Amino acid sequence: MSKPVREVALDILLQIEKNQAYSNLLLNQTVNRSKLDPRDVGLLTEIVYGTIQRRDTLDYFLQSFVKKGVNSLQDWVKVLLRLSVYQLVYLDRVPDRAVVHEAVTIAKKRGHKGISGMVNGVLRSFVREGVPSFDTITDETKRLAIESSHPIWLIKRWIDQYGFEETKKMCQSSLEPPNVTVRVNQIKATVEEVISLLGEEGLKVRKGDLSSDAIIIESGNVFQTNTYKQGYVTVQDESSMLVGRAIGAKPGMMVADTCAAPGGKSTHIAEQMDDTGTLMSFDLHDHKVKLIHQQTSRLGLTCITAEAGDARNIHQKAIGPFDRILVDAPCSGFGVIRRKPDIKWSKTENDIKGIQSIQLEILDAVAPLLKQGGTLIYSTCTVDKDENEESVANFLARHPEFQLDHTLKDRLPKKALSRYQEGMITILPQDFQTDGFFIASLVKQ
Ligand SMILES: C[S@@+](CC[C@H](N)C(=O)[O-])C[C@H]1O[C@@H](n2cnc3c(N)ncnc32)[C@H](O)[C@@H]1O
Repeated sequence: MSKPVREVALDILLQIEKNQAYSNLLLNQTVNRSKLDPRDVGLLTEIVYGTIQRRDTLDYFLQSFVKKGVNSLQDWVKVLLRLSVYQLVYLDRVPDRAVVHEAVTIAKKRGHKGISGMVNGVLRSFVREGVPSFDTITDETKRLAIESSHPIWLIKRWIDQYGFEETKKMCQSSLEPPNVTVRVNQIKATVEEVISLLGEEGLKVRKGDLSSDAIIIESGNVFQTNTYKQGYVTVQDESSMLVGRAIGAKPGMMVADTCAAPGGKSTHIAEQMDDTGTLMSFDLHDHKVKLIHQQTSRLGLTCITAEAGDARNIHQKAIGPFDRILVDAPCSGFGVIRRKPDIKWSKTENDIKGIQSIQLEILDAVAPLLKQGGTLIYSTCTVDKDENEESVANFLARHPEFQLDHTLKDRLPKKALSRYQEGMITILPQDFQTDGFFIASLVKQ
């Protein structure tokens, strides 16, 4: 018999807690291997993401019900209580009795009688006494950290960079479920044509809010449609689609994408090149290069070559010069917390300096490979200014042959320019309910 869904959720959450495993990868693996009913897959996903997303809020709720404090508990008991309280507070469709009963059954199976009694006592008291208030937390930064479940160091950093009100909005929008959006392969069809194809296959869809290439999937599984399988669309966030537009690639050009897997932006660029010219895509990891190959063959694109390579050494290859180079750099990922909530807990403030130095090494390495007059696009899916504006400023200080490109704004929709500054745009998650993104365009003189 297959394991009950909450026990599967407990196993996944424990692996994430102990091994810093990625929630999305682990969930996919588990769903692919298990015999879960499709309705249970929905509940499992909701419990796993929700419990990670609200971790510190849940611990705050539990604190007054656990005598010696939440941190005194064994990991599995702590995680079991968290996922149970998550359901009690945030999931209306699960009756309280069922949540408590399931938790006690799991505790009996995994621990001794004392533990199942404690789990029963804590959860019953919680149901009886109700959700604790945040009003006792007087410090507003601490309150925001606990109420929105973000580490306090990150909140302080964002307040320094964006101010309190913008930080509050960013935290709130990081808790919202992300849209599922697809980018239309405009070699094969127009946005309108694909909207009707998806509609005929039973999906509820509408035009995107930010990008002219985008369709938002309101209901239905796009991966199971023929429209997807036959290469009419690619699943991609709307703000990420702006990068493909920012690069301004044209048919016949020589283009390099240095950090390319799984290929979302490479395939967009190739579509704009009308699948002519040459697009050389690289990624550090061999296994990820396979993902680029899968996407190019599904989309029927032939102008992309993809191979493993460290972008920090790319100048040693006998390639180029290129008309366009994209560095979609490895980054802290703080713009995609809605999709990967474990980022909040796995990254530390110290990591940021290390990531920034890799970004600069990559930028330094690609600089000689660009043609004179060519464009270098630097993008990240983070909102951290050290990895964005500061990385660009550092690069420009060392490379006087590069300048910020003021024509960037002409290649992007007007709507996306609300935070535009001299050749750079920032999109925060609260602006358009998309991922947070940063794009800088640099021209070589
Ligand atoms: C933000 S992701 C790229 C997403 C991709 N551009 C897309 O649109 O699908 C960053 C990628 O950089 C790769 N990476 C990290 N360090 C690298 C390096 N030194 N050289 C090349 N690729 C690297 C990672 O494996 C990861 O796939």
